[in-house]
Amino acid sequence: MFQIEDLWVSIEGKEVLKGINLKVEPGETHALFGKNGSGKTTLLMTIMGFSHYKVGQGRILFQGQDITALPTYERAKLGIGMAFQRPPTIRGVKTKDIFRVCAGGRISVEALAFEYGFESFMDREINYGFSGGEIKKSELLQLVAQDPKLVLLDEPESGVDLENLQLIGQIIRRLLEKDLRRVDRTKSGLIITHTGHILTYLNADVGHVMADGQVACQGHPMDILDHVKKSGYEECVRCLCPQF
Ligand SMILES: Nc1ncnc2c1ncn2[C@@H]1O[C@H](COP(=O)(O)OP(=O)(O)OP(=O)(O)O)[C@@H](O)[C@H]1O
Repeated sequence: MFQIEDLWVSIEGKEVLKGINLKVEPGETHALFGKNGSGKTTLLMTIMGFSHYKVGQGRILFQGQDITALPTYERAKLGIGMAFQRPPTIRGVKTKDIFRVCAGGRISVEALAFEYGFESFMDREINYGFSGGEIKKSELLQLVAQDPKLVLLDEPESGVDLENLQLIGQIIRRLLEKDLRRVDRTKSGLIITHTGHILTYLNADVGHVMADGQVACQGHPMDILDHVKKSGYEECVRCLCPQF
């Protein structure tokens, strides 16, 4: 459903991604690991099509279509959605308005907010004065309203307390249809995580380790986490994928 072929990307003249290859099948959840600055956010932002991220070479394919040159809103319309690591505050726009844009009339955003105890935030300006955990919750509920086929999550658990982590986990499970059988699922996910805490709720299928703008290693996400926790990223890449 989603494939990246030999993707090279630069930001303001700096080459950040250097030949990424990645394939995510329908119903699969992939985890992205890697040291700070290894290029994880750049990869997600490029998939979403933000103009700051210049593709020098390579292709991004979504459901068989080459989307490399499509603008962000066209990608969103096709069914790609993203929750950001540090979403902006937008003064003058109410949270319920962005929820409505995401929902496009498909669902009642009031009912969605009620379901997750988010009603009191709907009349507030987007992210203005929200706590870190409230921002993450808002981002994920916007995605539920959008109902994308490919879900891109940049550190969804960062800043979230242990109690709310469970709720965040439930929302992501809903987004990725985790309560359906693997063969019945159509939604796919690509999730950046440093701690791996969110993976306890998700049963991710494949993990990728990024290093210096490349995918340096692939394996089972929990194996990768174990290796990283024990020996750090350098050792993990050497040990799990000696060919790199
Ligand atoms: N506007 C920019 N100008 C120059 N360099 C940039 C710019 N934006 C990002 N970079 C650089 O690109 C590299 C990759 O950044 P990116 O945010 O993708 O890393 P990351 O793996 O997501 O890191 P983290 O785990 O810290 O979030 C970093 O070295 C970063 O400084």
